[in-house]
Amino acid sequence: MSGSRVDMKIVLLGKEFGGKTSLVERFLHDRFHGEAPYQATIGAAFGAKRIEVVGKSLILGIWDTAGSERYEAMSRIYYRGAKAAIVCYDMTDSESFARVCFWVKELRNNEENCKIYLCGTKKDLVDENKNNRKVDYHMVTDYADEIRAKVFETSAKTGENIRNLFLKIAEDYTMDPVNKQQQEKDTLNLQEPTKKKRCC
Ligand SMILES: Nc1nc2c(ncn2[C@@H]2O[C@H](COP(=O)(O)OP(=O)(O)OP(=O)(O)O)[C@@H](O)[C@H]2O)c(=O)[nH]1
Repeated sequence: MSGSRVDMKIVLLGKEFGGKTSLVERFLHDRFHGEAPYQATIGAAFGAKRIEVVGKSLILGIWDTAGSERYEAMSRIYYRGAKAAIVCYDMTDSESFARVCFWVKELRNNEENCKIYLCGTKKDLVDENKNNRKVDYHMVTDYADEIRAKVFETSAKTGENIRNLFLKIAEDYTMDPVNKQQQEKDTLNLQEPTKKKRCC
């Protein structure tokens, strides 16, 4: 993917240990390192993937930010210019939802063109034992209606709903008239013949 142009910037935000890196790892490389010791993200990590959606090919540039509050100021740099934000919460950790509200406010105040997707992580743990669920699904969907966001409950362990999440993000982006116009402009620019340079 090196040297390719990124069509759409996506940023992941959310509390530390929330499952952001694992989600990206599952999407980009279809793998899950559940047995490996947890390693906190430092700063941010970048990955890219081409995706086909509604007859179009898009390269998604994905920024996985560090959840630790120590890196909060840095995460702000990474959401600038993002067209979509995946704001993650760990379904087995009620505190992680408070961080969702924090990031949603941030995005609403600073990036009005960034669409928000709320993403519950570690669904396999909740499926294993209902008592593990600490964030109520209906509470999340009510909140999502309020802020006009979509909700996905995912598992990086099983892969459940992860491709759907990115497909939906790419589809929304492609179908948005504002982005469509921009994409058409870009195509026109690429097709325009370069003017011959004249010298006197
Ligand atoms: N069972 C299960 N464990 C998960 C899942 N996703 C992540 N984990 C585990 O949760 C821990 C934290 O996951 P990470 O993906 O590193 O979390 P993060 O949000 O990137 O963390 P920071 O880098 O600190 O922001 C790791 O031990 C993962 O193996 C999941 O879907 N299911």
